[in-house]
Amino acid sequence: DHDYFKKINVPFDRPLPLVGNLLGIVLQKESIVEITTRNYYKYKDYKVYGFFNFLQPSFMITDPELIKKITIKDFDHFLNHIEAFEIDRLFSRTVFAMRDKKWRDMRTTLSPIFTSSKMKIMFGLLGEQSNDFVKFMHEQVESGKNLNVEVAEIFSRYTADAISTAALGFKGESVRNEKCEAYTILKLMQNNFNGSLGALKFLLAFTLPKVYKFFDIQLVGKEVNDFFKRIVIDEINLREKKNFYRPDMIQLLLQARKGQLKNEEINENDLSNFSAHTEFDVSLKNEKMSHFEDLDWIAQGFVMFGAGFDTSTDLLQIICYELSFNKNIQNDLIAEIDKIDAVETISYETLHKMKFLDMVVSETLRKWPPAGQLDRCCNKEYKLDLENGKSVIIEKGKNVFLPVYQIHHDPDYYTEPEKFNPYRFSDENKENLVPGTFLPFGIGPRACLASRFALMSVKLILVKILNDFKIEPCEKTPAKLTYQANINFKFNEKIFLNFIPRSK
Ligand code: HEM
Repeated sequence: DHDYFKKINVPFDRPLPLVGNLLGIVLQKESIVEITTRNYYKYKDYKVYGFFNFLQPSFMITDPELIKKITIKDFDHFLNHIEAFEIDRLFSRTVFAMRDKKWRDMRTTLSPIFTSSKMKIMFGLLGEQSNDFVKFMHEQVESGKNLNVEVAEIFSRYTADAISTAALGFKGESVRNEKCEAYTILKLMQNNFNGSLGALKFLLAFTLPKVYKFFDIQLVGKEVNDFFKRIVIDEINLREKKNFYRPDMIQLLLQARKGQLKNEEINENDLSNFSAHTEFDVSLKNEKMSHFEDLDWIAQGFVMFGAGFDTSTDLLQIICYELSFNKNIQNDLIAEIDKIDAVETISYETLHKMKFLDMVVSETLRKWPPAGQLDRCCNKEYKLDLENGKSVIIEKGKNVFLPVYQIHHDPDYYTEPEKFNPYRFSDENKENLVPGTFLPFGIGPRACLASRFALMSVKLILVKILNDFKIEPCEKTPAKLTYQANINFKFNEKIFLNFIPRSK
């Protein structure tokens, strides 16, 4: 219905048949960043505009106040992600794709796993893994290899190990052995989602969901399914039988499954963790908890890997990229690190007291948000109040998108937005940030479940690398980064950087 937005007085661009307003994506000519940026500025004064996500009329909400309203205050109208995420039997059971009461119950069950008190327990496991990574870098240098490397490649192996050890209950070995099982599975998963066949399946799920369902197409392969069954269910059973304890997420999942976990926060008031998300209580009081099956728990193991792998790797590589070009900032960060005695055994508190580190990470997440767009599906009709008494009705079932990347680059909120400037997040300046304009981990009760974990693991490895190495651009370092012409927020360019041992 091409007149959909005209009838409800919402500005929009005329769509084309089938592809809607996403011709540039289908022809692989434009990235989602380019398409959204154009309309963001064109329609910014209206606070909301319409576009056709293939056949579906959808809303883009550009105003931070409205974004806060729908994601926090009136959250119960926009509880879920869009339905296209129910694209696979395993994936649809992850807390990311679950809907309504099931989601509330699963989120309530899992959230104690990611509180600061539990992060502190997991910190020890990450310490070992990160020391091992730095040792591996030194070994490379000692064996005469230079460290002129493609950073996503080595960092993805570190991230795999960090998630393996902390989330999945076994010590990772991806850094030293890229043929190991966990890394192979991760690569398969990446391919299931981002490969050309995966992209085609997503496209079909968006454009012709009935056809997708009819042919019972799945996204996740059998090897991946079997792997997670083994590491989650078999491992939980084994631990119960043998009374074996390891301070990782599998242990917490085991307790969470029995409803034995409590929400304990440690006092974080004097810690610097600006981007971390604060959990909301989404439980329905006086209602019985949903029953979850083995497959639901397997899916949560899967999502820890799936949601954390690319995002954390991207963040890590892009911080290093920015630091390589911004020498002064890198030196200031190194100066902060050099104030710490024994970086190898740095504590959770000390890491989270590093103010400049926190500023650098926040600024990277602003300039290069790994998830540059958020989505919600309206599950209860909603009256979106605009100014001057005007309003728009969003019907049940319609999708709403939030332009994170564009807000993070809007000069109204961030002066000289293309400049990498961590001082935007200094104690004085962060007071002046406009609420609702910093969204790297999403916003509201549906935001990232594991922001604390992601921030902790990225900060830790960064501190350990910079304690021993300087990061410099090399011949193959791209001068500029451009986004791929699809919806994935991935770069066309591979980032190569040079790690040079520091003489101390
Ligand atoms: C730098 C790394 C990461 C970034 C930038 C990131 C970002 C995000 C974003 C933007 C969302 C959607 C939020 C929304 O719609 O409001 C999300 C959801 C989620 N993330 Fe992360 N994430 C990261 C790392 C991780 C890690 C390491 C894990 C797991 C170990 C994880 C688990 C999840 C889960 C389970 C959800 C779905 C939550 C729900 O729907 O209830 N993420 N993340």
